[in-house]
Amino acid sequence: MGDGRANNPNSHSNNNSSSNKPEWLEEYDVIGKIGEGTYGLVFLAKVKSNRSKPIAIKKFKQSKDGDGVSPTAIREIMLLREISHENVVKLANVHINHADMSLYLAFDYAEHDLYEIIRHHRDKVNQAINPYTVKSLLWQLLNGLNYLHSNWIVHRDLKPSNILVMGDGEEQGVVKIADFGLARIYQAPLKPLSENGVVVTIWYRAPELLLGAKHYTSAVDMWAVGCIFAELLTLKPLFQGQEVKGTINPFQLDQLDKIFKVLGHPTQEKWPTLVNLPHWQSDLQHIQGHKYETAGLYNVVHLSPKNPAYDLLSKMLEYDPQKRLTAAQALEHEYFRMEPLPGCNALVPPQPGEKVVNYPTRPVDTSTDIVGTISLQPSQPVCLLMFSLLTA
Ligand SMILES: Nc1ncnc2c1ncn2[C@@H]1O[C@H](COP(=O)(O)OP(=O)(O)OP(=O)(O)O)[C@@H](O)[C@H]1O
Repeated sequence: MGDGRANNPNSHSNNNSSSNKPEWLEEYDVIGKIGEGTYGLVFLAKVKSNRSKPIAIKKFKQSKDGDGVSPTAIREIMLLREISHENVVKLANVHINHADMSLYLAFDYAEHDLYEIIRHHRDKVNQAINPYTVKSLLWQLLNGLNYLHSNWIVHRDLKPSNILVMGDGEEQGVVKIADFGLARIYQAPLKPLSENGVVVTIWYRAPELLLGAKHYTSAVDMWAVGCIFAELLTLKPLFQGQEVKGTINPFQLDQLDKIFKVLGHPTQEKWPTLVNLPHWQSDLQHIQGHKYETAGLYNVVHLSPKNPAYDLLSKMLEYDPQKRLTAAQALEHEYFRMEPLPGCNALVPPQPGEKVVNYPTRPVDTSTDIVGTISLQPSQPVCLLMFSLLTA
């Protein structure tokens, strides 16, 4: 991995010193905190019995109503225990701290993610990502997503920080889709959305969700992949709307505005079920208030309309979710059959003489303790029972 952090003499004492230290934590040397998301903190650790194996331990926050661990976490475990694919992050272990009912999931560690890779190119090397790397990242992302969708799993929160890429080692340059906190198994006929607030990070959110659609389909993930593809090409988020916070499932007018500016207004002709969407009806004035001269997607991503990369991108960003390309269809697209062909190691182009970018390793905060970093609330017996079942 080459992180130079595993032997930090301070890390063990910093993180394992708490008197609340659960027994299972003895299996690991915790190096430090590497990230924080909506649902918890992520720590880098080494398995003591196999120090060459880095692990990312995700500690979940408890739900506000104090019922042990959130339903989100329980959903994530149920899903991750079932799935196994080279482009989906592997859940290595599940741990419960029975003293305070906090939940920890141990995943295989990935040194990079698309958020950092894009940022590195934009802010440090000031250079576009190599076309081979873009194509290989996209192909592997679609391959993982095709597996999830074939198993009736919609991710619902795809964004660059959730798309991990393995660092040095056997799996170098392999994409791993992560963070199934919001994913859930869906079965036809589709179930309605639960009222759990905003679920897809706004920049990658599909227009049907922004317009109040009551159903998630795999097409929402394909919209997000389209946005990510464009971001890999230009190093800038494609639709960078201003989020309106504070309400449950707010109507995100600015985000829609950003989309319409690039793709033009959707029409009933192109998207027949548009009129059935709640906000299309109720906020018609706002949505259709200002019509734009469309900027043209090809201009924004600097591709000729005849370029197969543009053809693929525009088919992922189709307004009508029923017409939007599926992951399986995208994998068959001409773009992936043209040189440079996609490869398993997305970070190292196979052509001799190609410059290899050295991406930075994740910064580690060794001052944050894995135990007791999140305030805990009283647990309920039902959660104890669930955890016993899950860890059995
Ligand atoms: N298995 C892993 N290996 C290495 N880093 C990881 C792993 N899983 C998550 N991370 C990193 O930890 C950070 C926090 O991840 P997390 O999934 O908790 O939140 P997020 O995706 O940034 O935001 P949100 O929770 O709002 O979706 C991210 O930078 C992510 O790339």
